[in-house]
Amino acid sequence: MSFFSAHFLFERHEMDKRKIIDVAAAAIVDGQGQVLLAQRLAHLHQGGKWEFPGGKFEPGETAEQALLRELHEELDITVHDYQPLIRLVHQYPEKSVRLHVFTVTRFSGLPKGKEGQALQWADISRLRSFQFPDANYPIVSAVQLPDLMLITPALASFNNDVDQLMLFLQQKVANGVSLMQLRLPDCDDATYLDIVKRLQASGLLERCRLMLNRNPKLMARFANVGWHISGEHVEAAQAILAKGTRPDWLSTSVHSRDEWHTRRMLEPDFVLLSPVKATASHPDRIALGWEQFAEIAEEMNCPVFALGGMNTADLIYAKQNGAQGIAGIRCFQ
Ligand SMILES: Nc1nc2c([nH]c(=O)n2[C@@H]2O[C@H](COP(=O)(O)OP(=O)(O)OP(=O)(O)O)[C@@H](O)[C@H]2O)c(=O)[nH]1
Repeated sequence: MSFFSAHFLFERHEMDKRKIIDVAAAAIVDGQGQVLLAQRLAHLHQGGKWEFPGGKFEPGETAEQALLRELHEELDITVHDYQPLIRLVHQYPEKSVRLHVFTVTRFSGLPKGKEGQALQWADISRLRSFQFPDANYPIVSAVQLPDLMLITPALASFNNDVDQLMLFLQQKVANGVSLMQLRLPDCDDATYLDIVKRLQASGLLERCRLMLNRNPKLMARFANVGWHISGEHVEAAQAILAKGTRPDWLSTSVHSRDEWHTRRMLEPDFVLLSPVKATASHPDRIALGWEQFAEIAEEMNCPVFALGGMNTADLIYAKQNGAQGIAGIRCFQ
């Protein structure tokens, strides 16, 4: 055998080993802030770690068929309602998996570990304290994030009156908004910092996760807030992250595939990908459209919010195209 054919066979062998294994998995939620976890049996790949129940596709199966079959085989339940949550590829040293994860909201039967696996209902807010297979960390973020994200309008739309802004935010949180980005591009740092302090003192942040959008040096002054890293702050963020300071939640904005390649080193917990549609606020940007959105989102392997011209009727299309949900300013007004 020549060197070249031996090399070719070696490469083929490596590629075969790298064949991606499709797996369906479920975040089964109970509507009271809990999700069902199963413990992988000790002798299996990633044995002993907690997982979202599910398993490999059988030949010819769709993700949905694999989901329903696996949950019946492993937990003895019949699933009635489910929606796509996230799809991601992870390369372990020994194998590559593509996890198709669904949120299961309605099922019949009492879940039992039919293969001897331990089960537990875990508080969604405590999920980060469990040991999961490495592939699962973006799934944990997706389970913890809502599907709607509010981005605050400019302060000028509240007549530059911080009291009016506070009232608006109180109403939104009372209506169920649980993730917001404090954008306010038209207010100076001193006013911005005061607003953050008022929000922290208001008790609103017990019900709503706050993402700041400022220079990371300013954001690092606050505990229990997330950081949104926009283009102008990427270098400053990298410098702070390199020193080991990192918030619990970090997001960034991306407008194209090329830009994603310059942002992925931030290892964001989630991404805002825009503009999906043409917007009045950014007339210079060409809309991605859902098809391109889906292609780029697929590469990100983390939760992605669709942004740009969204209204609540778009939520269904967003999910069909691989998004966690939608983000916007106007869709909440
Ligand atoms: N079900 C499930 N599998 C996961 C998760 N995360 C993760 O990396 N995996 C990986 O995806 C693969 C799923 O395989 P599995 O062993 O559960 O599949 P299965 O039930 O069809 O098993 P079998 O083929 O041994 O009967 C494993 O390599 C596992 O480590 C997860 O949250 N749930």
